[in-house]
Amino acid sequence: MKQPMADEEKQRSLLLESASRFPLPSGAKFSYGTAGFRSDGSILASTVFRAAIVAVLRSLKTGSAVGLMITASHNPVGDNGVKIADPDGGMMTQQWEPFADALANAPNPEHLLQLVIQFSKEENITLGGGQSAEILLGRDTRPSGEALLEAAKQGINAIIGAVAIDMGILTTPQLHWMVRSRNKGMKASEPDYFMQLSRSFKCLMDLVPHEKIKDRMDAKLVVDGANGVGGEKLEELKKMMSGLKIYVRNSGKKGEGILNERCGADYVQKEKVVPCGFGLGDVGIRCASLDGDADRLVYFSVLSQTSGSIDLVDGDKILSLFAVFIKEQLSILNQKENELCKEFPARLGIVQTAYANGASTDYLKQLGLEVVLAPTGVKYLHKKALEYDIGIYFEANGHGTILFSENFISRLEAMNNELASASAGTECHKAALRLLAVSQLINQAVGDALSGLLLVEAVLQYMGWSIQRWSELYSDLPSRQLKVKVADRSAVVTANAETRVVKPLGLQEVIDAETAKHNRGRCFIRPSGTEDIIRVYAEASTQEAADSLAHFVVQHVDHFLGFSSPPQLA
Ligand SMILES: CC(=O)N[C@H]1[C@@H](OP(=O)(O)O)O[C@H](CO)[C@@H](O)[C@@H]1O
Ligand SMILES: [Mg+2]
Repeated sequence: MKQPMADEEKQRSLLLESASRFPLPSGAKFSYGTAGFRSDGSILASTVFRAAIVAVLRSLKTGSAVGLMITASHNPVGDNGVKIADPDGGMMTQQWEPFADALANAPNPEHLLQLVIQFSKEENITLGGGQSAEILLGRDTRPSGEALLEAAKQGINAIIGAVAIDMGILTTPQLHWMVRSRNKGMKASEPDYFMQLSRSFKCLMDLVPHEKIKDRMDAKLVVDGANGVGGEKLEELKKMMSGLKIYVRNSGKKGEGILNERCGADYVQKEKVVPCGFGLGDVGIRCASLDGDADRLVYFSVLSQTSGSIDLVDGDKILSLFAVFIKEQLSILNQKENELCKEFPARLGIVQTAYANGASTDYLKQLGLEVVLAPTGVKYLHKKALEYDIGIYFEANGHGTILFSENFISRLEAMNNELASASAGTECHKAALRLLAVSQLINQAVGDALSGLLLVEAVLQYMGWSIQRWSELYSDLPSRQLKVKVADRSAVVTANAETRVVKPLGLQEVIDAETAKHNRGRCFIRPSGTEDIIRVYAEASTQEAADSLAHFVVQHVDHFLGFSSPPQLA
């Protein structure tokens, strides 16, 4: 026979006692920003402990497994962070962020306990062991990760009935994939992940049209692993694959270099230079860069003109490549000649942020595609992409994926079955098989550099395109990004997916006036969700004009908000 009062009492003292082992560092203030809590790894134990409690409550509330990932992505090796994956494998619902913030900043164990009790009441969560909770834990390769993982386990064990399942060192997208798969009752281990990726990749490669095989591009691909977890995982994955010759540099092996230091997708995209370990010997070869937790991917080729210079193929171009491919498969499915193919309506939507290069947006619109803007941050893009049968989203920095609605997948499966018996081997059947393979290959939970990379490779093979041909889809407009530290960044309020400033009053009019002076001018400012700064983005038909626009707008920001330090390149 249960004794609810005794259980509750036991829970209270367990929580108080556990929390007392993780005091809040003095003077620290934590905020669950665009990508979870981030800070110097040495002061994060209390935050991770508390985030683990949030994850347990989320699991109790939803009756499903929840994920907790310890990573600081592309940030320096000394940083670390923690974020929560919801049962569907996506980011934790934004509605819970204020509670996560409050808990992370609770000044003492008593306060923490009160917050937990109050929130549980509001959310109808029963504490005391009546229900079970399951948290999948993952971490990247950062040295501080091990101790922080321990803090997470203690946070989970502080709630009676909660179970921690340590999935080991993982890429962020692997953990999101595992949470999603587990809650769908599917196989969810790391070997299952590798198996799904390698099988669907093989399926796509087997479906490359024969006439394209003659102009097959070079199978060689050199990947910069950012000295992080992605390089290690790619080494494992490539053992299960054929048809590609993948060479990993900055693989994270001891002695090869420091995590994210002068390497990785963020460095390559922002600095537009070769990462460590790459040089003139690589001119013309197809190269790719992952970020520190392998949820971002960019491609590049080394140019021979100036040492270190590259032709960057960023998230916008990866998006464009995928969009062209998906659009082509959908039009094959809707070919008039084929009786079965006649009607296969599908809403294809493209989601970008204001940072997408204007040339990419023009290109996609010229293809007749529906393009919408979402605010910066994967959670916003992902949500928007879910509104379509097929939603493709990417940030310019290389984070993105392709989402297929369940309804679309079941229609496609039904059609595929019909085609398999009536017209197997036709172009129409192959297009259906390709789309099904893409939905298996590309991570449905979150942007994933490893699955994205395999899809890029398969699509390039399908098109028979070199990286140079791909890069020529359109030419980027020159752009400039600056960041400015101001007295209070929350004074800037934006609207229309961050393209317009609503507050301070009058600033948008000034930006408009500056922008109008430049051919193809476009400019916006927004407060960063991950740093204490305002970002300024400007684009124009020449680099000089983009630079000048960005600098003038920085001066106006100064005038309206007041600098606390000089502007820097973003
Ligand atoms: C301009 C830019 O690259 N912004 C990044 C950066 O967000 P900010 O809110 O701009 O700091 O970090 C986010 C999390 O990694 C990422 O989603 C986003 O694209
Ligand atoms: Mg990342």
